[in-house]
Amino acid sequence: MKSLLKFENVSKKYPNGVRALKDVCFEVKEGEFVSIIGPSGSGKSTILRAVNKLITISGGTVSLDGVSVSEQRGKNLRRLRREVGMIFQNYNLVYSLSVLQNVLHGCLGYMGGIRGVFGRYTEEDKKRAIELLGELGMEKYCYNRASDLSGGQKQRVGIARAVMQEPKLLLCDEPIASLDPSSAKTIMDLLRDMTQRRNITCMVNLHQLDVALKYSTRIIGLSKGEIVFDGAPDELNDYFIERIYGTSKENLMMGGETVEREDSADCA
Ligand SMILES: Nc1ncnc2c1ncn2[C@@H]1O[C@H](COP(=O)(O)OP(=O)(O)OP(=O)(O)O)[C@@H](O)[C@H]1O
Repeated sequence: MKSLLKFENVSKKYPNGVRALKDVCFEVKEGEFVSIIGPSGSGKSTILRAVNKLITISGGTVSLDGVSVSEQRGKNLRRLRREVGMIFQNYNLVYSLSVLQNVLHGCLGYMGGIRGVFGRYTEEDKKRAIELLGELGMEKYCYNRASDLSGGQKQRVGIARAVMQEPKLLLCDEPIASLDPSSAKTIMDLLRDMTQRRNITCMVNLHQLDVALKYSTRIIGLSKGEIVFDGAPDELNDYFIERIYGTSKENLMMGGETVEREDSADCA
């Protein structure tokens, strides 16, 4: 599988002196579903922000598809950012606009000057946006205002907007942190299915260890800005959990459903 994203000895020191990333090295291949886990403040969001240069790294190199992100500016940086979709904990929708208009915003990176400014989308764009909303079970809400939706529905719109952009890589910053357990499951299922079908590589920051274990093809564990685990979910044993969280698995809050299912599979 082709390499898509590479972090080589990446460090980040914020202006207040906090060293958020220390010598971080990893590579993500096309089609992977990578979860980044770690306690609050361990550097998960900083990693995602470094991918599309929302922050400037202090050292090392981040490359996307062989292109060094740090060196990109202006038009080249915009082109690179088109390749990277984003999904946020708080959805980042424009609540005064309709669901369909929010999804169409995913095309903006591809639209030049006047067309972009006035939001002149093509009929083809609209058809694609409606199809995407259909795939996410949201077709009947196309013309509702985004403000009228539930949290889970808002996040589906967030997914549709990101996929509309036709990214190679999707960065999801705690996509289920504001959702109830049932909506969280729906969103994770949709994220996995939508990205698998389109071969979109996915990087997801998660606070829920059980969710990371269930959905990821690979998990990266951070502690104080350093990678202390990088491997398959079934390699994440108690030793590494303790290294990441500084406490045992028993002391972590886990969603009952997944754990029970794993236990019963062990007994079968
Ligand atoms: N803009 C900033 N300026 C200064 N320090 C920052 C900034 N952003 C993050 N930090 C610090 O960098 C460290 C890593 O933060 P980061 O947000 O990447 O962690 P995180 O693992 O995503 O945390 P959480 O799970 O709480 O979102 C923390 O100590 C944080 O306080």
